[in-house]
Amino acid sequence: MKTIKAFAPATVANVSCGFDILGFALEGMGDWVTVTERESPGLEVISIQGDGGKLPYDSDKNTCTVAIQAMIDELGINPGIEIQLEKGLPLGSGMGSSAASAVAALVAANELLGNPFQKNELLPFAIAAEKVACGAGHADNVGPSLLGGFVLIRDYHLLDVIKLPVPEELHCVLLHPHYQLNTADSRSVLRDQIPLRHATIQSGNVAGLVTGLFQGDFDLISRSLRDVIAEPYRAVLIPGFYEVREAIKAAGALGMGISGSGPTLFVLCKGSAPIPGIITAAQEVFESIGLGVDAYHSAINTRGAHIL
Ligand SMILES: Nc1ncnc2c1ncn2[C@@H]1O[C@H](COP(=O)(O)OP(=O)(O)O)[C@@H](O)[C@H]1O
Ligand SMILES: N[C@@H](CCOP(=O)(O)O)C(=O)O
Repeated sequence: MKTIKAFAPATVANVSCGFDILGFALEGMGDWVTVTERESPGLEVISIQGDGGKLPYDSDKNTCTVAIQAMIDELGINPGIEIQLEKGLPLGSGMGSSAASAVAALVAANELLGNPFQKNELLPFAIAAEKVACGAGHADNVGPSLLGGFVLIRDYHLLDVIKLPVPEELHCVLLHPHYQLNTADSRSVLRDQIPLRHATIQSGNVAGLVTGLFQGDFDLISRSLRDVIAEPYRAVLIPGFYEVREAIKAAGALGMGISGSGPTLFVLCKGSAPIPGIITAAQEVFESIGLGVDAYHSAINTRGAHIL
């Protein structure tokens, strides 16, 4: 029986100002999915490792099977596929855990079926899985996990998705405090409407961040890492948020924001030299409030999901 294994990376969604429209992929962290043909039709998750027994095996709940089902529905076929999932990412962390599973499953299943879709054509199926996982079909985790690099979702209706350049010296530090925050819950604290002045500030920062990436202008990137739409409501769910931001900026970071819906924080910096100081500064703040934290350093992953 044919077997294919794929990897899909962790992602930082929103990148402060780009709520639901910007994200980037990380190196060295992600999920692995192995798919194997079988004779009897239907999808079945047969093993899940690394989730502490928390994830569903039901094919209408696990993002691997929801995504593959959307793909085979589009093809109008009903093949037999067994799925093995290895979670490399903590759940409800803000590192795009549900997205990485869906994307790895799609890339593996697409290969198993003889590549009926181009990589970017897999996106709608991954979005369908996100809708099941967190109640919203946002693409700012699945987009960069699939395609790699920085990704902009210019329009959801047309699914106009654009890969942005990544300045070579751009590095990321992830600070993962030891607790779980589900995306659905941290979306529920957001407001439906935003004041006009906030729309103006946010648009300026999105444009500034995109321009900064194109021009490799780190000062502009730093100035643009500002979010007046989601962060004010979500920061209160992350103890020490503003103190950590002050500390990492003093340690030479370009800026910091909530990774996706949190509780993980992402810090961007120019080059790798400031990283040890940034990690120490952040850890000191978290320690002072009695919160354990894991820190990871990552370059930006420009490759995205791939077959192993
Ligand atoms: N294969 C999967 N991997 C991760 N999460 C999954 C998976 N399938 C379903 N889920 C559900 O998705 C939710 C976690 O997703 P989410 O809150 O978006 O996490 P993250 O912030 O890490 O992306 C959990 O409720 C989990 O049960
Ligand atoms: N744009 C979404 C991103 C959620 O990312 P996750 O990694 O926390 O799932 C949001 O802000 O809700």
